[in-house]
Amino acid sequence: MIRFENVGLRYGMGPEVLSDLTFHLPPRSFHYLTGPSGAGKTTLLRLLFLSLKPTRGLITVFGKETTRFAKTELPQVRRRIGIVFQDFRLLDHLTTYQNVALPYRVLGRDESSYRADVIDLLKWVGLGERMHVLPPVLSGGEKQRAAIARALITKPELLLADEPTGNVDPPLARRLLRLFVELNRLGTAVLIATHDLALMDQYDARRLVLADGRMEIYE
Ligand SMILES: Nc1ncnc2c1ncn2[C@@H]1O[C@H](COP(=O)(O)OP(=O)(O)OP(=O)(O)O)[C@@H](O)[C@H]1O
Repeated sequence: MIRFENVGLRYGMGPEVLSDLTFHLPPRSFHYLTGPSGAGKTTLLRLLFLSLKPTRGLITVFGKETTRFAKTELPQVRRRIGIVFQDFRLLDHLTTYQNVALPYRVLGRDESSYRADVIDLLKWVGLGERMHVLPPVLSGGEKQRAAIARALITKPELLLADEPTGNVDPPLARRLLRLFVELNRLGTAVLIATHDLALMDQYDARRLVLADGRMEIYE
């Protein structure tokens, strides 16, 4: 589904942050992406989401080499990849429901065609009672789940999550992990960037470990 071949990335004239990354994310797979702070996890997520271009090497996404995508095709490709950012990026003036529905609104779809999907998804992440409140009123864990719902509303084939358990207590972290595992069982590939060793001990999956710009893969 996504393939990296000898990918390198540097910011401006700086040193290479990522070097010679070669790996494959198959459909329906589950991966952790880990490594020390500053190792390049967020940078790698941005490459996977096509919001950064590699400075060398090849990235193939859904069977097409990324340099071949026209700029106008990128939004369509990104809808096949959901992303949950570390800082959530919810819009504070829209309700939880409206935040999750936003990708459909942007597409100009009629509300009657997606209302039930948005409500079902909000119930699935445990926000059925919170759908009409604004994000500033949500707790950290609720914001996290709203961001997950927004990433999932377009039914992406791959979900990327940057430190999804970074700001929540251990019981909620376990609950979030259960959501990701269930999502994966339903057929979505999942990649979670995390420092959280306790989380990774709870559900065994392939680990992509970044250190000194290189990647080691542990099955
Ligand atoms: N926009 C940027 N311009 C220049 N350097 C950057 C930029 N973004 C990240 N870096 C540098 O790239 C390296 C990797 O950063 P990145 O945020 O990808 O690491 P990370 O593994 O996600 O870290 P953390 O676990 O602390 O979130 C760091 O040295 C960082 O300073």
